[in-house]
Formats: sequence, C-alpha cells, structure tokens
Amino acid sequence: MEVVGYGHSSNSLRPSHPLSLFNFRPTFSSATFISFKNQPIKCLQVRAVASPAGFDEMVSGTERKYYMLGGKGGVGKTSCAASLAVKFANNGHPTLVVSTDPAHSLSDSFAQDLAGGTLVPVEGPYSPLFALELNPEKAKEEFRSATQISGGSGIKDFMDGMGLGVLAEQLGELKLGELLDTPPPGLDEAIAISKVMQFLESQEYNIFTRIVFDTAPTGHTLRLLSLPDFLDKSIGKILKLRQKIASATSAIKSVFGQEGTPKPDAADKLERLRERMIKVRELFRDTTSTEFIIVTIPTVMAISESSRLCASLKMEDVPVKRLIANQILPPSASDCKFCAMKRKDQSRALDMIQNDPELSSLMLKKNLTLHQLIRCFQSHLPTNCIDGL
Ligand SMILES: Nc1ncnc2c1ncn2[C@@H]1O[C@H](COP(=O)(O)OP(=O)(O)OP(=O)(O)O)[C@@H](O)[C@H]1O
Repeated sequence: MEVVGYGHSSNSLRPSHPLSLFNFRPTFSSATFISFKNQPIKCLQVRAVASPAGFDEMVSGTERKYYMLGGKGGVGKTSCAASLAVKFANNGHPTLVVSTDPAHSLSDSFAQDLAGGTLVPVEGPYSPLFALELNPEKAKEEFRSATQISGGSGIKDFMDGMGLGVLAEQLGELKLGELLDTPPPGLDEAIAISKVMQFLESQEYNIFTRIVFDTAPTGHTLRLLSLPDFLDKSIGKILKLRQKIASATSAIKSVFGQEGTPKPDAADKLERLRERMIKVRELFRDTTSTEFIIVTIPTVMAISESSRLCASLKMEDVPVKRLIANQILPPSASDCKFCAMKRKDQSRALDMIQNDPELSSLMLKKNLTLHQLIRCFQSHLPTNCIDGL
C-alpha cells in the first residue's frame, strides 16, 4: 500500500488541481515546493496522486478502456478523475474525461471553463486531453421528447402519435403515463453516458484510448446501474403492448375498411432509447474494457457507504478492483490537537477497510491531502505538523 502526496511549484493552482497532482513534466525537481504566506513548504515527492494501485496495468495497452470514478459526495471524485486523466495523457494515451455529475466541478479542477456540453482541450499534458461536462438536464429532455409527439406530452399523445389515441383511455390504468412523463431517477446520467458512447463510436473520436467518467454521487450511480434493466423491461412492455394494439386496430380498421398503420416514430424513438440503455448497461459490465474505481475518504460514514456501493456494484456485475482513500493526513512527528484527533479517526476508518468483506479485496491507494497542512499553517505556525515531510 503506497502513500503519496503532492504539491505544486506555484500556488496559482488549487492544491487539488490535477496538474498540481502530478510530476507534471519530467523536468520538475524530485520534490516540489508550494509557497504559503511566503513559507516554502517542501512537499512529498510529487507523483501521480490519483494513480490508483496497479496503475501500470491501467496504462498498458492501446485498446480503449473506460474508468468510472464514483463515491460519496465531496470525497474527491472529480479531483481524482481529472488527475487520473492527466496521468493517462502523460503516459501517451489520448484521453477524454467526462463529468456526468449534475453538480459539475470539472471546470474548477482544470481551472478552465468546460461548460457547454462540447469537448474542450485541456492545456498541458503530453498527449491530447479533452474534457466534457455533459448537461444531464438536456439529456433528460431527450427522453421526454421520445414520448412527446407533435408538442403534446404524456401517454395520450404518445398513443396518438401511433394513431392509437382512441384506446389511450383503456390503457390509463396501466400507469404507462407515469413512466413516460416522469423519467426515472438516474435516467439523465444514463442518457448522458449513452451520448458519450454514441459520439465515441464516430470516426472523429476514435483517437481516445482512455475515457474517464466522473460520475455523480453514490445514490445516483446506484439508480443508474439498475436503470437500463428497468427501462429495458418497461419500454419492452410498451412496445409489446403497441404491437398487440396495432394488430387489434388494424383488424378493426380492416372491418370498417380504413387501412393504415400507426405512426412509427414514437415507438422507434423508444426502441432506440432502449437500445442505448442496453449499450450503457453492457459498457458498465464489460470486464475487458471497463472498471469502476471507488473514491472515499477515511471517515466511518464514507467507508460504510463505500462498502454498500461496492456490494451493489458487484451485485450488478460491474467490475470494481480499486479503491482510492483520499484526503489522508500526511505523516507528522508531532501533531497539534486537531490533527491528533483527526488522525485517530482516520486510522480507525482505514482499519475498517481492511476488515470490510467488500472493500478488503480491492487494491487500495491512499492519497494525502494538502488542505490539512494548510489548515495547520493557518491555525498555528510554525510547522510542527509538517516536519515529517
Ligand atoms: N487529496 C486532496 N487534497 C486536498 N483537497 C482535496 C483533495 N481531493 C479533493 N480535494 C478538495 O475537496 C473538494 C471536493 O473535491 P471534488 O470536487 O473532487 O469532490 P467530488 O467527490 O467530486 O464532489 P461532488 O460529489 O460535490 O462532485 C474540492 O475543494 C477539492 O479541491
């Protein structure tokens, strides 16, 4: 189990800025300095802070691989995802880092404006690195339009769109309206991921050999994981129903001499949506190309939530092999009261990982944090908390 820390030679970048998380250019000295209130702080040997355990295996090979980083809110998913993407790019992989988290903070991490839903090049790394913040709201709109025909909304228009409005009333009790009018939670992220997959299939984006997803906090991810099956079943039901009704109506129409088939576009849209969801589900479960990395912090609550997330991922057959324990207090010979208490809590939480039936099997990488150091400086200079560096 390796412990690494990081810093940057100028305090222009936030401590967790991904470019400050790496020995960004080999020309850097073996250790770098940050200045804080003009106090030079010698940081640990700067290495890839978020290169999870077994990084060499992750960076090997040129076939495309997907890494999804997820975990409890605020643990450092975005920082680690951005850092990992920089590390891949610095190891020769044209890389795309995508945030599907509705509360984006990728722009903050790169200190670049990435909003707008298009790929933005990130300056600095050796190989091309592009970032993308997807707007899940827009993605959700796409779902709604799959059920709204000619500007209407809901099941009645959906059935009208198939020329079956006359039967919509009888179907009311099937509650199909709710499914179509209020998209299930996690749908926006599922559609956002399927959008990324769509354009990654196109020629112009086939350069990317590493795709890093900064996903939304745990709850979202869990709903997202079960969503494709849910949608597959419900859309399947609707389309089967359409089939039944279509043959019933054409029989009725042929009796009254009115030939004609229901408008296909609504059903086609739903069918396409269903195919996209199945692709998302397959992506999540592809052990050769995809891996989910859990990011956590050393607190009892975060470790417990990470254990539940790990169990759910395994239940959904999502490959998960690594755990990043982020924001760990750096070693120090003598602690202030604050750090001593914090360190005790952290080691108790880290012991939980070793004893947890789900997490203990994962490769663990511990990431130090600079925030505690800076807080120490703020609360009581001089440097009795950092002399261990
Ligand atoms: N190792 C670290 N050392 C110091 N600060 C860190 C570290 N990792 C993350 N941070 C800081 O913690 C805060 C949260 O980080 P980040 O936004 O990456 O978390 P997140 O899990 O993506 O959050 P959210 O769930 O809100 O999207 C940020 O201010 C970031 O700068």
